[in-house]
Parts: sequence; structure tokens; C-alpha cells
Amino acid sequence: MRVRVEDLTVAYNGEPVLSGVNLEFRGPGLVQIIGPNGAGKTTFLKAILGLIKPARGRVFLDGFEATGRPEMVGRYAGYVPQNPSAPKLSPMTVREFVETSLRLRGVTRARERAVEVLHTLGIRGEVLESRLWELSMGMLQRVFIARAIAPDPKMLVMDEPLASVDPAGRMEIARIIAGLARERLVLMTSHDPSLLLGHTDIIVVINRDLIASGPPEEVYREDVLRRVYGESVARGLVLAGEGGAHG
Ligand SMILES: Nc1ncnc2c1ncn2[C@@H]1O[C@H](COP(=O)(O)OP(=O)(O)OP(=O)(O)O)[C@@H](O)[C@H]1O
Repeated sequence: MRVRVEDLTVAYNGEPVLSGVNLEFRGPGLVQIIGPNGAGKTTFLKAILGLIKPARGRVFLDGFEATGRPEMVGRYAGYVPQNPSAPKLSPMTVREFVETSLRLRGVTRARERAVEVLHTLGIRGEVLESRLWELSMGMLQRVFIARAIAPDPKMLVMDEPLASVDPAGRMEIARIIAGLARERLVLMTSHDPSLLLGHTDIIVVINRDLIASGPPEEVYREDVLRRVYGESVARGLVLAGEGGAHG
């Protein structure tokens, strides 16, 4: 799987949020996109997913133009949005949630496939028939990952999958992400890349512009991170990374 972004420029109400970003990723592997609040990380993911039409520039998936074409991107990518939440009154069970999304895609044996993919993420037994609103944030995040990978996409795009999850849940989700990235291209945003640093192929640092991109050993360094986070935060991130890189 290959993603190529050329001169990507996105503006909201005429105000540029991303300017002239050029990048290329190849999967399988894990790409972590980092940058401070408001840097444009979510915007970048949404532009790749065709959910935002850029003011300028193009997105190619395996050589095919996908700019602003979510229906085409849907064939390549599964998406886990930031802070997935269960609609408060949704009567759907975990199994139905994944199954329904497969049925909408015309997948046959949707029920069996839903149960199978939920099993691979450690969700089985009674939890399959729990209502979405009964789940912890960590479990809900896993269910959304299951829904995203159920059609077996070549690419998985996740917006801050480790946020809002307690430390034990975060370790579990990090382990799942590392496994998924062995088989497909995984793009994720993060405020704390340390937990998955040892499994990360490419770190992208953005702050409205592309600041740096490359393997962690080239990019996840104090001199690079200082340019967007300031000195003390950059040092803290690198130290945390040294702790997490072997995890
Ligand atoms: N639909 C929108 N309309 C107008 N402005 C928007 C819209 N979506 C995002 N923005 C603005 O664009 C900028 C980048 O937002 P974005 O959500 O991409 O950043 P981010 O790096 O993901 O931030 P965070 O780390 O806080 O999630 C922010 O200033 C945000 O307020």
C-alpha cells in the first residue's frame, strides 16, 4: 500500500491550516503523526481520507487519485475517529455494530466475520452482546478498531487512539496497533508516541507545515522536537521515548 500526498494545502474559511505538505508512505508499517494542539493532525488524516477537499494539492492511494473522494478511499482504508463514542440511545450490541457496517458494504457472512474479527481483538463471550454504551472507553476503542479492520482494508487510519484510555487500556491498544501494523499501513496521530516508538517506522511532525518526517532515530530527537514544542517539552518527550522504545 502506498500513500502519496502532493502539495497538500487545506484552509478553513480562507485560513490555511496545512500548507504545501509533500509526503509518501508505504505499508505495511506504522506512521505516527505528531504535533501540538491545533497543528493540523486531524485535518491531515481527513484530507487523506477524502473527507476534506483540499484548497490545493492531491492525494494518491496506490497511484490512484483519491483527493476528496471518500467513496474511493473507503475501499482502501478503515477509520477510527478521535474519541469514538456510542450514541447514548443506540440499542446496538458490539456484535451488531460491526456486523451492520459489514452488511452495508455488502459483505456476505457478515455475522461470522464480525465475531471473528472481534475475537482477534480479544472481545468474546458476553461482551459481544453488550450494548455499546455499557463499554469502557478502552473497550469501545477496540470495538471501533474491529469495525474499521473488519473489511480487511490495506490501510488503517486512527485519530489519537491512545487518548482517553486508562494506562492498562493504553498498553493493550498499543499492543493491538503494533500487531495490525505488521500486516497493513497504519497511520495514527498521537500526543504521546513513546509507547509505540519501538514499533514505529515513520514519525511525521507537523505544525501547520511539515516540520520533519523520517524514522524515529532521525526525527524523534530533541533538536527536531524543540522546533514545535519548545525545549523542556522536547526533552521530556525524548526521555519518555527512551523508556517506551523497547516496550
Ligand atoms: N471544521 C473546521 N472549521 C474551522 N476550523 C477548523 C475546523 N476543523 C479544525 N479547525 C481548526 O484547524 C486547526 C487544526 O485543527 P486540527 O483538528 O486538524 O488539529 P489537531 O492537530 O488535530 O489538534 P488536536 O491535537 O487538538 O486534536 C485548529 O486551529 C482548529 O481549530
